[in-house]
Amino acid sequence: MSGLVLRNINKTFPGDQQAIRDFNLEVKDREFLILVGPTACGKSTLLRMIGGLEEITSGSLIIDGTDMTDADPKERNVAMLFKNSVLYPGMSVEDNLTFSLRMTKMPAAEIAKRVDETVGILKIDGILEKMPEELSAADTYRVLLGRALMRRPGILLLDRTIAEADPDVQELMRKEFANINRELGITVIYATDNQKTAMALGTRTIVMNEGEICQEDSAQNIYDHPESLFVAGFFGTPRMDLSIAKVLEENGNIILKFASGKIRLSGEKAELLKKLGYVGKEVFTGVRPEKIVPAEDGKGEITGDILGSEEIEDATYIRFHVGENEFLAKASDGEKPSGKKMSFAVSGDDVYLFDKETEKIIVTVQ
Ligand SMILES: Nc1ncnc2c1ncn2[C@@H]1O[C@H](COP(=O)(O)OP(=O)(O)OP(=O)(O)O)[C@@H](O)[C@H]1O
Repeated sequence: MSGLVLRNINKTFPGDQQAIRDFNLEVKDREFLILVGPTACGKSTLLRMIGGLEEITSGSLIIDGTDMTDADPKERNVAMLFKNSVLYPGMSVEDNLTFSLRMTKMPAAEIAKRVDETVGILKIDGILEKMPEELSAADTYRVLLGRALMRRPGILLLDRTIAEADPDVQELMRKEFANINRELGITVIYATDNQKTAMALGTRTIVMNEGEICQEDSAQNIYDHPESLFVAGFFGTPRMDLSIAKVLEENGNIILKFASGKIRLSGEKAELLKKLGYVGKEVFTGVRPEKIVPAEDGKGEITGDILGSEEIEDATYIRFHVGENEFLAKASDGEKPSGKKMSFAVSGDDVYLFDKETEKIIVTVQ
């Protein structure tokens, strides 16, 4: 059971490669926190610094109220499971679980008690005698998890641990991670490059990019209200359709003028753009592909050149391009695009708007 505070943490690798920038984060005791971001955004570096496997260049790391910035990994009560963690070969499941505790000369009765508890929580009592090569993928992950839990860590760091497992195994293991967080009261930090995993786990999520925090909230709120162009483009499957438009005032209406088409804005959105001085300026726009649909009367807001149709997450989408930009639009199940050009309907209410300079949100979608 441990809480964690990161204060102004920086990490610079030799060659002035700054992997983590002024990172501030508080993780509560027993919390299940998701760290999500693209490859090379610094997730592993951050976890390795928490675990004591990587030196902290500057800043402080506090675990349960004690400064652990320079503490030995063994003193931190932190366990880590990596994507490439493996079981000790040539040892049974039981020996894998007990090996490192036997090395510490922990009394045999205490080790046996911990084996019983661990086996009970992970429901692996039937496989204690098995060798690693005899285990299913899910049981291999369970035993890896069990081995990490034998020391009863206060914090468990999961670094893309199940990234390469089959989707059904991933789902099973996500439940196991949530279960040990709940049953054993272990604080869990779960790093992933897959925003769908964050959505599936559903707890507090930190989005990282280039060594910094971009946004933190529940995964659903981040999806509904991205605060920057980066988060808008990263969070969502399929990704949000992003483009550039000019804000114009025509006959008293505020419109977004695209390379091929225009969308009228109404109500508060239009008023806000006017008030903030965006008329005459370019902005970034974002629309979820689910909110762009073929126009039934052929008189939609956007006209595009059709590239084809594809299935994503059990739904059919039409891929089209306008100039150099490619977009996806939601089609009816199995619908094939007709002709070379198609017209698509988009409501101004479904358009996110971002400042072209700062790339921060100007108006979200309600
Ligand atoms: N030992 C190292 N020496 C130099 N640069 C490093 C080292 N380890 C990581 N980096 C750099 O630091 C940045 C962050 O890397 P890191 O592995 O933490 O990212 P990540 O988000 O975990 O990526 P992934 O999801 O691919 O594992 C990258 O630019 C990487 O090249």
